[in-house]
Amino acid sequence: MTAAVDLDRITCTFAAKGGGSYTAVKDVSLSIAEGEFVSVVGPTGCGKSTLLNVVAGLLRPSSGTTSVFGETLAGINRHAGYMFQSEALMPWRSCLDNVTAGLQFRGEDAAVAREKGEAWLARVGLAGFGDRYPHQLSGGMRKRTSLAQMLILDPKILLMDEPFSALDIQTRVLMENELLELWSANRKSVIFITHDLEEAISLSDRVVILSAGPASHPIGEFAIDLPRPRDVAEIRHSPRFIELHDRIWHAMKEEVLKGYQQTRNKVVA
Ligand SMILES: Nc1ncnc2c1ncn2[C@@H]1O[C@H](COP(=O)(O)OP(=O)(O)OP(=O)(O)O)[C@@H](O)[C@H]1O
Repeated sequence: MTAAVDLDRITCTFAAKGGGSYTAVKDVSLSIAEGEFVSVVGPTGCGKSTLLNVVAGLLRPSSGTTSVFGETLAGINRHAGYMFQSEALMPWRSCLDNVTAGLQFRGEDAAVAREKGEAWLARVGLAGFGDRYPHQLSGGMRKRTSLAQMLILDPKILLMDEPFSALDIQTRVLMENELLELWSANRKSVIFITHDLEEAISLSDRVVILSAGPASHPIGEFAIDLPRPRDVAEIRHSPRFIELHDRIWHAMKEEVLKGYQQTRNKVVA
């Protein structure tokens, strides 16, 4: 079967601040199957967002090829929806107008866009909130709006860069469960970036570990064979979860310490 996303020996080298260059990721090969939920974890600054930007088509790698459903990616990845850590809502637009923005940019009929927007707001638990503005919503509600904004365009691939990391722990668990529910209803391929190993295990089919930079690359991957549907709060107490957590943490601990040391050295230098 053709992979949804196939990264073939991707290397990204940037110009460094004081001259010279910095290779963030080197020779990264990674495939994501259709309908698969893959989390990428790794030490801070190892290149997780860089890889996601490559898949989104926002960053052209220095070398290597990205294929999307078997076609070489050149330019923006039109099959992908993107959700960032930071707020991406337009403060001057109402919640409904934020959700329907992509449809409007595509030239969809206003009445149809409105109807779809309201249906999506209801699906993410925000029925009746369409006329509120982002500053009138809680952090969790803004995340739900962002989720609806991404899903309304029905992308085949979801690229999520620490989407829930700014939320308090209770809201975060609710959002993770909501994401799983929406995902299982209509399975998309997901690449989910997170620092949180528990979040990665509880959501994913597979967890990929990146090494510390420079020249970061995958150093291990683990199939997550926990049964679905999952309740992310409950599954964390299951013996299999604890076993997987121990194994993955063991595999990544050294890299996390290396990454931490490098960040410290950068600050001290
Ligand atoms: N446009 C750029 N120019 C120069 N260096 C960059 C650029 N983008 C990323 N980098 C560097 O590449 C490395 C990887 O960055 P990236 O943001 O991908 O890491 P990350 O794993 O997502 O980090 P974090 O876990 O802290 O979110 C970092 O050292 C960063 O400073």
